[in-house]
Amino acid sequence: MRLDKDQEVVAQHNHGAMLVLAGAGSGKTASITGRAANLIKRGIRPDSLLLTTFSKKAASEMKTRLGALVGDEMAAQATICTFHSLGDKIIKEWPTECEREMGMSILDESDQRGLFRRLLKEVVKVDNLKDLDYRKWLSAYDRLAQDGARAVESQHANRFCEIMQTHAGIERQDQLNWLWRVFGAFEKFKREQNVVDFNDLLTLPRMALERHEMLRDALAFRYPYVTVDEAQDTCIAQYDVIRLFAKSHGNIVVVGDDDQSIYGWRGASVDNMKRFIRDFNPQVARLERNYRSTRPIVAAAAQMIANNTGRLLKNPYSECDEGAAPVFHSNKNDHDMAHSIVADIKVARAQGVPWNEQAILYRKNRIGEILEPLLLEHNVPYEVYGGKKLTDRKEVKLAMALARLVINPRDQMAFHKLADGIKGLGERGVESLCSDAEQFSGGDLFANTEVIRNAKARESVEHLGSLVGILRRRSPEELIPTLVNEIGISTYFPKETEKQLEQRMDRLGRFADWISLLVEKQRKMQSDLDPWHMILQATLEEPETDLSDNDKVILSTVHRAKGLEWERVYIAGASDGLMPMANKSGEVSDEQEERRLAYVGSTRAAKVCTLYHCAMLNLGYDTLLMNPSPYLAEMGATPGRSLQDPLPLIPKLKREGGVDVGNLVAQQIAQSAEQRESAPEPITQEQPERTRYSWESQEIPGW
Ligand SMILES: Nc1ncnc2c1ncn2[C@@H]1O[C@H](COP(=O)(O)OP(=O)(O)OP(=O)(O)O)[C@@H](O)[C@H]1O
Repeated sequence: MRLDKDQEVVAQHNHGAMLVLAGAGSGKTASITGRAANLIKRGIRPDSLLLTTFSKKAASEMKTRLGALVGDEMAAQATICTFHSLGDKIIKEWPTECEREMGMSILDESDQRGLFRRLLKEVVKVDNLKDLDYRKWLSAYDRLAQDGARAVESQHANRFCEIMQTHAGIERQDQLNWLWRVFGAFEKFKREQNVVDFNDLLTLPRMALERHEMLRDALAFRYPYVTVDEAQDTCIAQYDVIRLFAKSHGNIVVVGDDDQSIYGWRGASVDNMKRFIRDFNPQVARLERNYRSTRPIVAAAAQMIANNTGRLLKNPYSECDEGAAPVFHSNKNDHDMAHSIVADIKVARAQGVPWNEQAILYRKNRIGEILEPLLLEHNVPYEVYGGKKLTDRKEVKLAMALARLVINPRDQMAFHKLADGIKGLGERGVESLCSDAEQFSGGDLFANTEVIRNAKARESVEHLGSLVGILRRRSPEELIPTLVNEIGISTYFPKETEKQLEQRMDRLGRFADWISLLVEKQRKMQSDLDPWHMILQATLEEPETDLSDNDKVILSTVHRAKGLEWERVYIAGASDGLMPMANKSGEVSDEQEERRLAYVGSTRAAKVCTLYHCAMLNLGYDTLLMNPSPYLAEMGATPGRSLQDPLPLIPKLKREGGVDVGNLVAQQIAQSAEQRESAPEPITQEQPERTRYSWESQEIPGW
């Protein structure tokens, strides 16, 4: 592919800061991989390039594209990864600065929840977890971490309170104080066990970079060429990690499209692009030509997004005149809508459009569930994009727990997973082993098994300990055979049939193949990274389902479809309440982000974009009555097939049973304004900086 002159400006950029404002389909991947290739061709060492991407999939695609330009060997030396993976590398290399030790392990989301539950029970002595909405606290805490803050540094206390109030609905001062201490203890707990969760992969490097000039210098020296892709969806902590070390050389290219910022709910901040302008005073380049979509689609999407305010200026255009403007069909209910979509897909296929050039996009997974049976009935091959990954499977997590113990024999959450299958050990046995290890053997869980009373259980734990010891001296290729042959997986799934167990074995087999591939790759590269660490690190990079090989229609949420493209895109649920998405009370939390989602969805289409309104959506527990999406008019979408027997237009989003949601919303807004007025002051800087485990003396507030 030949780059155009705007793309060449990016590809030829050598030094200094550059902001690339790139419209949808404007070829930013081609431009930044082109730049990386040019730098390498000019003699820059490939290992001095750092390219951060939003997803694992984008990272692997970029590696492949760079490989095509400079050869796979060169491309493999460049660091092309997600922010979480970069954070992992930083912690592994500078553990002390990141408040960890060598051999730390990574908790997944369920481990993180489990560890938090244990802390509440054992350290904070909360008796009844059922009454507490601790998951909400944890997800609010995620938001704090995405801002780069923790319940450790006292300067973050006010932000902590704000976030707990807005995201977990905690208003009372005594509860906020208590939670601050609980999360402080949680941080200490993780540090003592030498584990990190996903948040730590961002917050710890950020904190370390802020505190240690040596670390900033080392990273600036290692990565004198930095590129950040999809900057519109980075969170503050991610931006800070890069800013803190790239500031000294200022050699950084940031690429993004503020109109495609769709992860605000997950802490992404489109303002990072504006921060970058302020912090680095970059040269600004624009990629405005859309190579993906036809002129009518680009024009319709641009006309719609122009209704958002505070945008960075861009003028997207396409030179491809073929095709029509987006069309919308109105349907009486979700069932009719599903029929209408499947019929259109079949017609397209009959006209020669392959299945895998067609995708159905939606805001709510429920719509996918409605479509699936019909696609099956009509023999339309399909795949739900972003379904469960191999590493999300229980048996693979079990294998990963074993790998984690090999690296870190203090990893109590990993031990908990494996302890589940040890007969006679029980919760009590695990607890006494863990607390004995903490007190007497520096956390090593296998150092003193005598505390286990049950002889059989003790023997099994000792056996596990010796397997861990053996594996430590062997290759990770032994991991799955050891799990399957020496430990056995059936005790972990006692209620499952043979067929189900076979499926689990099958997936373990695939996981074993994947490990072998990685080991082989590492051998070829002669990398000196501990192969066990490499396996854990690689799970952070495991690519999502590869779509290219399968001739199947894709079903996907709009969020997941980011960065992808198809000849025909069918947007299901172009109705007010789904597009924009409203909550149960009919409120839209972020109008501008909702419009951006509609923008991302429609710009995935190369030739045909069709939208489907359904006037009635069955949610299973409720039925929504909806008007057509306001974005249809904003796009100037052409009406196509219409309701045979149209329902009367509804004044505002309204639920069956006649509840006037508009009124409800007004009442709630008034109520929350009253509550805000009487809310207590946020915690001040005087809050305790560090938490000690003296919880017996602390009063646990009622909830
Ligand atoms: N110079 C070019 N000549 C021909 N085709 C191009 C050129 N640049 C990009 N394309 C094509 O345009 C399409 C969009 O490119 P790409 O996926 O890199 O865009 P993007 O900027 O990442 O889009 P988005 O942000 O919407 O995901 C691809 O099919 C790509 O092959």
